[in-house]
Amino acid sequence: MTDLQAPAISISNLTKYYGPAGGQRMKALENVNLTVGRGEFVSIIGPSGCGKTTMLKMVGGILGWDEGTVEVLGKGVTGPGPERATVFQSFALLPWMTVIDNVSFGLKVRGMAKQERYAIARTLLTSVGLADFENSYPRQLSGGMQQRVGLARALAVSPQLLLMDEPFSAIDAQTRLILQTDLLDIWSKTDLSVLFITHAMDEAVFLSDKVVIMGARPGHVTDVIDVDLPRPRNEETRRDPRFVELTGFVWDRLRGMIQEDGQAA
Ligand SMILES: Nc1ncnc2c1ncn2[C@@H]1O[C@H](COP(=O)(O)OP(=O)(O)OP(=O)(O)O)[C@@H](O)[C@H]1O
Repeated sequence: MTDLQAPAISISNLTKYYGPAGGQRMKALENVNLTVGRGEFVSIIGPSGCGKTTMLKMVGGILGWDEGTVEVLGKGVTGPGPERATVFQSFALLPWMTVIDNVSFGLKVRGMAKQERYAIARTLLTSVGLADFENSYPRQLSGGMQQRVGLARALAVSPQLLLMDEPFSAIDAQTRLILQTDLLDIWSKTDLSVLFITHAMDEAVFLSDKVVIMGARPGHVTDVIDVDLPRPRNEETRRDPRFVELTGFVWDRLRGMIQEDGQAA
């Protein structure tokens, strides 16, 4: 049972070390606090190595931690769960399966009959603009199309929480802008909560209700920025002076950290 009032994600005083207990350990995260509300879209941005993926893996239930708590929908995380789905930078599609089999794979694992799971997959393929490609193989698709399949596959299992680890970073800049608006369009029709990792400041601001900035050595949260841009967001949003201002603010914070890091190195 999940708590209907609880946030989608609640991370408190989270500390994580890598390395063997008793051996040389590296503190990857220190005292991290983060909340993602129900239906909220939250991005995490920060310099390389600040622990973004580490944190996402913990929320996904595939990596443990040393101190603190990680709750999803009010319940302590003890492993992966059906209410969470992840979209990876590398697409992680199964190359020997067609698009429709990739999208419906999670439903097959859950024992759903072919006709039923294909019907769900077809609806999702339509919503990501790939209705005509159900019999294609991943290698026949562009990177952007493959990531649309990745998104449809994640949505197929009806998650309440979508974890996205730099999902658009391997995709060309123009396609990426289109995928951002398409993702928001799909998200706006659901009550999904999203935790999205990115290195792109404009992407973080464009997509999010909140942008969480992290610093490194060890990873920690430095800022949580409320993005007060109206929704729905579209190409006009990118020209909004407030968008430019917020993106500039994020860059100022990150640039400061990177310069400090360079001086310390
Ligand atoms: N399995 C591991 N064993 C040891 N150290 C690790 C492991 N995974 C990550 N690290 C270290 O932990 C720190 C955080 O890594 P993580 O990949 O979470 O950062 P990140 O912010 O996602 O980085 P990037 O932006 O480059 O993807 C880094 O210093 C990394 O080298």
